[in-house]
Amino acid sequence: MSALDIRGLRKAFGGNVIIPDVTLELEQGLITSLVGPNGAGKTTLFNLITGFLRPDAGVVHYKGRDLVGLTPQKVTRRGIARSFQDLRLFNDMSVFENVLVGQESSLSLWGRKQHYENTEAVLERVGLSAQRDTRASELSYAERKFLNLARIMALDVDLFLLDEPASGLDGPSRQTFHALLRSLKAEGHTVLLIEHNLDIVREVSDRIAFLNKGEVMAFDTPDRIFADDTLTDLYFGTANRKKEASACSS
Ligand SMILES: Nc1ncnc2c1ncn2[C@@H]1O[C@H](COP(=O)(O)OP(=O)(O)OP(=O)(O)O)[C@@H](O)[C@H]1O
Repeated sequence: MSALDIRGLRKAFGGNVIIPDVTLELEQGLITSLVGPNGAGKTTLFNLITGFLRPDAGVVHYKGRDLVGLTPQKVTRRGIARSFQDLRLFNDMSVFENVLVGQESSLSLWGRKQHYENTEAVLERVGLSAQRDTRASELSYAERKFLNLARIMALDVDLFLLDEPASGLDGPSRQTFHALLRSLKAEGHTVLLIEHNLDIVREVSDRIAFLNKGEVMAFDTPDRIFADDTLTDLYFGTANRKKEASACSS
């Protein structure tokens, strides 16, 4: 069954066509990774799906209805939550408050007691119960990443769009992240993940969509994608240039 059905999506900024024509179908209950070189249009696609940007053309069908034209808040209410690369935490609030506020501002139909109980449960899941009263600004990098994840896992949604949730995590934290993704999947959630680390992509993905210059060049299982030299050359060529550039500038 299809969880999200994107047809003919197009977006240009000024005269610059960033997404010429994207068609992509996510299967319910699977983890799909969206990979591609820097600037391929991955985050733009997230913005188009979630109402942060309006496409010039195309449809985004979710549960049989088109999401195009809805505000981000309405998209969340339809059952889609997303995270951002830059962690949009409330630094002066506690860990608990960060999760609570996220739920309340999503206009959930739950009552306050349910929000409190849900917040406790989610913090337990991501391993932040002991830090529930700690200010977000005092958390370690990995803890902030997990708090970011907790904020959207607390929402009453079916589909999660995660923009580089594991970037910068070390080995043990990465295992925790994998376990969280597996638990979301076991609950029947659908996940679309933007991730640059191909080890993570290979380990967690059921499907990979390879985006290049705003077009889905390939959509397949990890084994088939990684066996395709054209795609790995395209990806690693760009990734290596990025690595060299950052080595030169540091
Ligand atoms: N609001 C905007 N106005 C103009 N150009 C934009 C805007 N948003 C994105 N772009 C351009 O669209 C292109 C795709 O950007 P996007 O952030 O979607 O790529 P990405 O695949 O997510 O890249 P990365 O992997 O580096 O995060 C880039 O050239 C970017 O400069």
